[in-house]
Amino acid sequence: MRTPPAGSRVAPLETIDFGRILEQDPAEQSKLLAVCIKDGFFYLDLQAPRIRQILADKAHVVQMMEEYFALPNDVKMKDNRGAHTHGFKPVGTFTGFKDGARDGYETLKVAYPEMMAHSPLLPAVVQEQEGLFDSFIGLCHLVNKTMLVTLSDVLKLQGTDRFEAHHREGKPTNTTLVLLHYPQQDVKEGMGHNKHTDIGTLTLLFTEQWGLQLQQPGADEWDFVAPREGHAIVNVGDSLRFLSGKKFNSCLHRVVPVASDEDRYSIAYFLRPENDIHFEDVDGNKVKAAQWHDAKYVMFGEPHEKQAQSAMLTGGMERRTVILA
Ligand SMILES: O=C(O)CCC(=O)C(=O)O
Ligand SMILES: [Fe+2]
Repeated sequence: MRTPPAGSRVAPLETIDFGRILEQDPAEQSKLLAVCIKDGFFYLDLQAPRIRQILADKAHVVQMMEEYFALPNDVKMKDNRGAHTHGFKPVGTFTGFKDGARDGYETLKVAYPEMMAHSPLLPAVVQEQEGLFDSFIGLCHLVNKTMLVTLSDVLKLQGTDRFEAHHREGKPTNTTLVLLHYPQQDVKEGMGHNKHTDIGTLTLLFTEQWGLQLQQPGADEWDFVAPREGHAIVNVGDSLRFLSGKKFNSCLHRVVPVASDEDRYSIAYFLRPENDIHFEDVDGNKVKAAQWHDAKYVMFGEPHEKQAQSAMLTGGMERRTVILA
């Protein structure tokens, strides 16, 4: 197991018990709202009997990932569909965490609408284990949607103001499951995954290894997020921050390579809004959710200098020093 470098800071994150959210426990519901406002990043305990199948499914998905990512690149490239929500992406497509470096991870993406439709376009490895992916994606979706409904309830939102009114089933959406593999890399190369806020609504992240870091709103330091068995890590994305009228925080995070003799695997389920809804972005412009998604993916691939000129990558969450000329 990788460990963070000696003396590293570890983020003191709160824990929400999903079993108690399912039971509609008022204290846990209020705590969920408070943590979305304060940090926008928390541990989610998934060990309650009614949900822990998600942990068993996750372990099987990790096994499948180890086999899939061990395939030669040209075989995996057959799953590349030139899309950001579907199929394979090779290492180096976006920026790494160090200036000038490219990213150090490859991904396989399984789009929620294609999974629901059992589309023949799904990657062959997913079609071979359709039962597993159906179950896992279904449970990830249930967890994120349940938290969304709970947040609307606690805020006493009504009608079209409710968050789930922007996430109706059957509407076109960029919601997707992303399987990430970070091959062992020379720490000095500075590859990893560049700092960013997530594009969508809520991210459910499973990771068994160190490497993920976050920056608390307004802070300069980066804290490691300790992997914790039986738990996922949840973070608020730009879209939910915008839909909340910027009341919720969306922490800046990144993945740094940590000296290790093993590869790193992580799984992210990105719940995103309907493509056609509108919100006000970081600069106060009215944009469509799909437009924000597509533009931000273009930004992920731009050189660091260009990324630094805009608040898009960091969702407006980075402490910015104003230099007065
Ligand atoms: O690999 C990880 O732990 C985090 C990945 C991530 O932040 C992302 O894909 O948005
Ligand atoms: Fe992320």
